[in-house]
Amino acid sequence: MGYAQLVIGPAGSGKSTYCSSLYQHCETVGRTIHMVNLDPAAEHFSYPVSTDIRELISLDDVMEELGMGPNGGLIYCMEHLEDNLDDWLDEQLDGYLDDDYLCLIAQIELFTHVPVLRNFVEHLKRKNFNVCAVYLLDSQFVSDVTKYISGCMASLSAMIQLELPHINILSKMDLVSNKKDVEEYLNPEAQVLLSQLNRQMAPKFGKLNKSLAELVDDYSMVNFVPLDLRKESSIQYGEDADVKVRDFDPED
Ligand SMILES: Nc1nc2c(ncn2[C@@H]2O[C@H](COP(=O)(O)OP(=O)(O)OP(=O)(O)O)[C@@H](O)[C@H]2O)c(=O)[nH]1
Ligand SMILES: [Mg+2]
Repeated sequence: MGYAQLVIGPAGSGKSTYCSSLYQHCETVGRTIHMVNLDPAAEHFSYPVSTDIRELISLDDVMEELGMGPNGGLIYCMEHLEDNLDDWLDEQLDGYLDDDYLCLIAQIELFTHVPVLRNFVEHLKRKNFNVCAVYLLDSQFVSDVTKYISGCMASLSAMIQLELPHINILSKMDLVSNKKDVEEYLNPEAQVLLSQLNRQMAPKFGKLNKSLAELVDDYSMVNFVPLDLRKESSIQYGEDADVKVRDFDPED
């Protein structure tokens, strides 16, 4: 039985930085982790990548040889991955041991545009991997409720499309000076979100705001764990496949 976490989130939310910390952490505690890059447009990494989609197909080649733009090219790469998923992934997974830990890094476009990421995950599950999703959202988004709501919606969309155990992380907590400002966004309440949305947006959006705020609150589906990478974090995995990121001192 292997374990894998799938790291996703909007552009610039801190995925690469998080993965780099995770890699260092595993190195320190002496556990093997394999980093899997699923971003055909990625340029450089601060950790060794063991499986890289760019070996199958790279965005640069697609743009050059097929004359596609960056976005069409990205979709093309994903469709190509989809077509080669079984063979390529099997070949890659053959190199890993049964109880290895994988960290998959993907761009958000991968699951909003094409079903390939879900199929990728299904394939891992068939190979006996326990997979969980880790969705990162920049804590700076909390200062702007409209960005925050769009981040929540993207996370919700990932939850629905991937149907995986899911953890939301509020990244870059070291940039937040007053942790109290962030607390009410960890388990967002409809009333708070609604009044802030209404304050920022034109009155005609009132009904929409109410529905969005209630959606986030009603099912308690979206909540966040704050992560400050400067502090010693505890990222665990084990028999029950429970991944915990504990990093928030209540007295802060
Ligand atoms: N202060 C602080 N800055 C961070 C942290 N994590 C990321 N950053 C900064 O935020 C920016 C984006 O971080 P990345 O890790 O590259 O984000 P990403 O999600 O991989 O970005 P893309 O791959 O381009 O989508 C960089 O300038 C990082 O240095 C953090 O925990 N604290
Ligand atoms: Mg990155």
